[in-house]
Amino acid sequence: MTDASQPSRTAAVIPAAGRGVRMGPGAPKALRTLNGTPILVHAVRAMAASNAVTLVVVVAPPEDTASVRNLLADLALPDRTDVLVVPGGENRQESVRLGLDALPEGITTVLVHDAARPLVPVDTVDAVIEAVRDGARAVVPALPLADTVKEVEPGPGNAPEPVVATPERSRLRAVQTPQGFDRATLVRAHGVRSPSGEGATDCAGLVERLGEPVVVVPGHEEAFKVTRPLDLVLAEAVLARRRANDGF
Ligand SMILES: Nc1ccn([C@@H]2O[C@H](COP(=O)(O)OP(=O)(O)OP(=O)(O)O)[C@@H](O)[C@H]2O)c(=O)n1
Ligand SMILES: C[C@](O)(CO)[C@H](O)COP(=O)(O)O
Repeated sequence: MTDASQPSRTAAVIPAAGRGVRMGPGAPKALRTLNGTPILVHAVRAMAASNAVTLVVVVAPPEDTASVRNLLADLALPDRTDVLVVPGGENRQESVRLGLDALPEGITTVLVHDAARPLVPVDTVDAVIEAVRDGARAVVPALPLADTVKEVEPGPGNAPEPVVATPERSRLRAVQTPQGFDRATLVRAHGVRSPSGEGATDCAGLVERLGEPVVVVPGHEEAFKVTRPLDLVLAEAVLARRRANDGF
């Protein structure tokens, strides 16, 4: 476990403002339930489970900001943990930036954690924090891949797509969250415009664009992203296994 008495203060920013288009019609994904509890609440608890995290900033769907504030106001969290709720933006990157803007002075380490990864274990959270405190500016948890990956030339619709390359699988990692950063590095990374105008699919990608090093620590299979309906089935099964194993 990470020691909360260390001088560096750690906040977690949780982007939760997505629609959940791949999940299909319904409420914004972070507000859908797993075992009767909103996905977002699971994610907030997962961050607050770390002794090092003193602040959780939730970036909510703009139209649901007030209801998310109410939802989280009633949540029992450790005394050390404050929660702030701010409205999100058009895409993940913009939502993270809005979360960063809400951070108070004194926070030196920032985790960015998808609401859509509600079941990440605390040991993974602590391993990321530890690596930042040990001097890394950007840390991502990740797992080796089970599938072979092909790079293709994307074609129109469902037309067959020519394969361009097969990257060596043993060098590839599937990246999860929370991603951990030295605050100044993350803020700088979010301030840089890419020459192509394209966004990045994760915060660490923005740090890479700065030319700063990013390191990988072991991820966890339970930190998977709830993206499609089948992921809900898996998440419910993980929760059932936890309840059976330790009365969670
Ligand atoms: N405008 C956005 C878009 C995404 N996110 C958040 O970024 C995380 C990762 O995004 P993803 O899993 O893709 O969620 P959605 O954008 O909701 O999913 P989809 O792409 O299927 O709509 C999620 O916690 C999501 O709420 C966000 O805060 N603001
Ligand atoms: C940040 C992330 O979860 C790392 O794997 C992923 O890139 C988010 O992608 P999404 O398309 O916004 O779900």
